[in-house]
Amino acid sequence: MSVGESGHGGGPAAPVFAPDPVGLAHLEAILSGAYPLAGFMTAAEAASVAGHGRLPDGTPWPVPVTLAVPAGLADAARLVLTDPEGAPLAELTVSERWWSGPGGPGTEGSSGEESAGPGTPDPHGALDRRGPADGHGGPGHRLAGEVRFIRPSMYGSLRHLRRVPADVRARREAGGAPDRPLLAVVTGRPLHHRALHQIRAAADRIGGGRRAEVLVIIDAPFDGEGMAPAILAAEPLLPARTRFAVATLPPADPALPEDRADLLAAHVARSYGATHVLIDRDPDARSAPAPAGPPIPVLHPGDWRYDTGEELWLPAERVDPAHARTEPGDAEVEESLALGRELPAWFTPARVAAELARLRPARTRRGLTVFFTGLSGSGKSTVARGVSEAVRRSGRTVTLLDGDVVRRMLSSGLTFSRADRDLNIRRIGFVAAEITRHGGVAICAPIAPYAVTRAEVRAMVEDAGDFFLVHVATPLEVCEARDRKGLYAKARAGEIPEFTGVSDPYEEPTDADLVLHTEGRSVAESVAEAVAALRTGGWLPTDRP
Ligand SMILES: Nc1ncnc2c1ncn2[C@@H]1O[C@H](COP(=O)(O)OS(=O)(=O)O)[C@@H](OP(=O)(O)O)[C@H]1O
Ligand SMILES: Nc1ncnc2c1ncn2[C@@H]1O[C@H](COP(=O)(O)OP(=O)(O)O)[C@@H](O)[C@H]1O
Repeated sequence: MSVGESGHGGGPAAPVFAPDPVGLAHLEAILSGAYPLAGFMTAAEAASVAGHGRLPDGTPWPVPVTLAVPAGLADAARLVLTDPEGAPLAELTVSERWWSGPGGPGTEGSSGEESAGPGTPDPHGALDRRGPADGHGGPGHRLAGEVRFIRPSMYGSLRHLRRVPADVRARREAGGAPDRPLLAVVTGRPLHHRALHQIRAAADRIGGGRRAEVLVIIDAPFDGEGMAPAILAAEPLLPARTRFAVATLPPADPALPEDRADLLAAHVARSYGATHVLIDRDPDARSAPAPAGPPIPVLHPGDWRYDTGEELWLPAERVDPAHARTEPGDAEVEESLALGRELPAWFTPARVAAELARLRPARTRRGLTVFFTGLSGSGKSTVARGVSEAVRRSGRTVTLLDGDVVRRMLSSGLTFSRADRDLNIRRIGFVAAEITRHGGVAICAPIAPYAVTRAEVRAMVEDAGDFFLVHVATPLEVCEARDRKGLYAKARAGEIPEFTGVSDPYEEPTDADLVLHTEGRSVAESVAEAVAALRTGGWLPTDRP
């Protein structure tokens, strides 16, 4: 998210602001007509919706639609809202500035006044830079008001499939059978045999003799295709004339009741002209209760099993448990793909499996960042060098981004202040993410003392491929006794200020994928331990030394 100034709309320049991904998803839905809302909600509206699933006037609506802004924009009267690349999408006329506190929305709403709520942004300004961590109900400033369309969005993946609801309705009226029921399927997951059977069964059931038409609304992120290619691969197996549209729904807010995301999907489906909606969920995550008061009927396909005798998917109660197979959950499917295993034909159609194997290559071919963190002298560079050689020997290309080398090349001129260390680590993370995106292996070995910055790098890399954090947990005394470069002695003598572990913090990771204890171990043993972990995880082939 970024902030700037714009002369857009005449008059005094309105500040320019790129909302976070949740704000952007809401904005696009408002502008496209997927939500029947004119803008972002006030504190009272958000509280009412969160509390009872209704706006203050009684209209059912499932989720707060709010705009989180940094403190610097908390008193803006107008705002030009842009996509992440800075292209203006809409202008917000602020009707209310409010603070969303820890207890939920609207704890200290204020209109036209300086907003001052409970709590202040954290000392490092993380809230100011990124907004609430989950983009939903975290504490922070909110702006409410109507949005005025400026120009259509060109941002985001799969633009050609991001048809606005009115367009989808018009095409159906012109070329379809508008009198027939329209079953919308809202999914971000590939449609396997089970879901495809259920869709056909539901379309028959609601069609009453004539099969209902089907619209698949693919929930894909803005900054990537998500599972869209695998979902589209199922087209020949769906009823004739099934249509597809891509939208980006905001991720489910964990603070709200579980059925709210399904209700939102039902509202969005209705905007596309759907008469019924079927929501496909991960078999491992089917705990959400049936939504109450949806705008159109939500079909619950129930529990289905594969009957190995009939070689068919059927409702569970019609399958003899002796030959019933359960669909694997998303995590199991991901793991099979990561290990390069073929997905079984009883579970998924070959064309979907092929697309999935392309989207999720086996870990031996997937981009990877191995990120070593630890005190100076802990052994990061030594182990990272050994691991690089092993990865190279396995036939993959490797870029080693060693702390010292990066400091000379990418980050020359930076100091060891917190701000400069963070910038150094973000630069390393950016380069590593790009290497990962292109299927390479990046091995990084900086101190990286701050947990929040490491988490940022993890998120950046995981957008592009895999991330493996190694904490080289050599105790300070051992590092200091090694004092390979004589730096600890200088630090103790006060000649190097802000020295990590001596006069500057090191935050131990709690999310390491591997913790290496190097004291009392040889270099070869530590390298072997790291290589074995990569082999066990599937990133290195097991059939090579
Ligand atoms: N003040 C201070 N604190 C810590 N380290 C210092 C400092 N000044 C210089 N050095 C040398 O710089 C290397 C660490 O650089 P990094 O880029 O890995 O540090 S950071 O991740 O940005 O914190 C580190 O190298 P390694 O020993 O390889 O870790 C040190 O040699
Ligand atoms: N098991 C081990 N793993 C890694 N390094 C070890 C080990 N045992 C002793 N060492 C020594 O510790 C020092 C670590 O230095 P280095 O790899 O430059 O650390 P860092 O990059 O974390 O500053 C090297 O001199 C290395 O030989």
